[in-house]
Amino acid sequence: MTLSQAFDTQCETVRVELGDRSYDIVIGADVLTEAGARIAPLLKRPKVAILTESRVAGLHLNALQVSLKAAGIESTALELAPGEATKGWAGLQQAVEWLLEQKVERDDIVVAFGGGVIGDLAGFAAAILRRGVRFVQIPTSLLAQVDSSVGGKTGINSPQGKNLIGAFHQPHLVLADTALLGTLTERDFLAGYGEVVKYGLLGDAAFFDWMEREGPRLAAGDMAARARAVRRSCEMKAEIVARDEQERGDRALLNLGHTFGHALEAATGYSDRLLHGEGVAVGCVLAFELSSRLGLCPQEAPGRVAAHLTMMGMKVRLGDIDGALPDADGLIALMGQDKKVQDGQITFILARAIGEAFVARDVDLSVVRDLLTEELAAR
Ligand SMILES: O=C(O)C(=O)C[C@@H](O)[C@H](O)[C@H](O)COP(=O)(O)O
Repeated sequence: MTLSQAFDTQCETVRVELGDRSYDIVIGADVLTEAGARIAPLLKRPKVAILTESRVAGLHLNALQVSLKAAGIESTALELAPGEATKGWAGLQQAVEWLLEQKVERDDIVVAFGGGVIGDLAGFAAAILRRGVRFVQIPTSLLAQVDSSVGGKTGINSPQGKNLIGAFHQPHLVLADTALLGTLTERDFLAGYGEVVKYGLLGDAAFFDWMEREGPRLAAGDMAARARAVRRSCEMKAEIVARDEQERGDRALLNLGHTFGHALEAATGYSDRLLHGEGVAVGCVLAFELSSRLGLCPQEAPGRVAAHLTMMGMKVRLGDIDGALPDADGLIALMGQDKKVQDGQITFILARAIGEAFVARDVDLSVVRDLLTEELAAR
């Protein structure tokens, strides 16, 4: 990590080391005001196409376009509908056709300006447009700043499952303006916090201890705490991605909570009933509960995870999800579409303790079924 010197704002830079595809994640309050100056050196001609969504556009698009213009960069923007439902075939078609109408060329840059939905969709559109154009991520949600804008997983959902259509396509730059987090709703902020908790749980117990102490301050808007949470999450992600870009091994650790979470998102139709980060939070509790039932981690661990999420006012249990859910076998069937499935076997990310996750391939499904059945009965 280095302190950035050439620009006005106080920011920190985390580097994702991927050889000639390495890139910086620039983190700090008001980085958006420098977007034009930071993007300009990447451009072959002074022109970018921005993919965004209407809520973000209403709040911040003008600031981005002003910054681009100040650096002599012309921009056009497409405002998609907000929400996970946009991350499907129809949204992708709309985005790609618009980029073609804008005559985006192979050497141009597409800017993804929004949360995880926009970042994943725009990244995938960039990956397939003219067989691949470069893109820059400007994540505006906590979830996107700590997780989805980094690492190059791009894609869309299908009715069969989450992110099942996609490509690895790394951004050229990530600009995470922590001041933008102040405009998130409490629900969106806490959903992103689910991914922050995931990092502590998967590999940094001291970070989780810090969250237990500082979580409420972070949620209340403390800027230093927010910057620290974004930076530590990005450091951990950058390190794992550099080691295993295409999830052949360790990168699957970043999927802690997602095997359950993705099944729950599919079960709730990618709707407002369950945001992605909420599914991850509930999924982390289930993964720790499963680890404990399998005798892999101390019995206190799942209770500690659940207690922290409850204290933060987050969804913790299946009972916190409104409306009908499939039964245990229905949820297990949805997990069968997970990208980590190998030889037809579901892979889980389990834990030996808080901060010590590992990839498990031979989990006894009857224990999973019993756990889900009990959780569903408690609803
Ligand atoms: O970057 C990764 O690797 C992750 O698994 C991070 C996840 O938090 C993120 O939601 C990712 O998009 C999920 O990936 P998927 O391969 O399970 O679709």
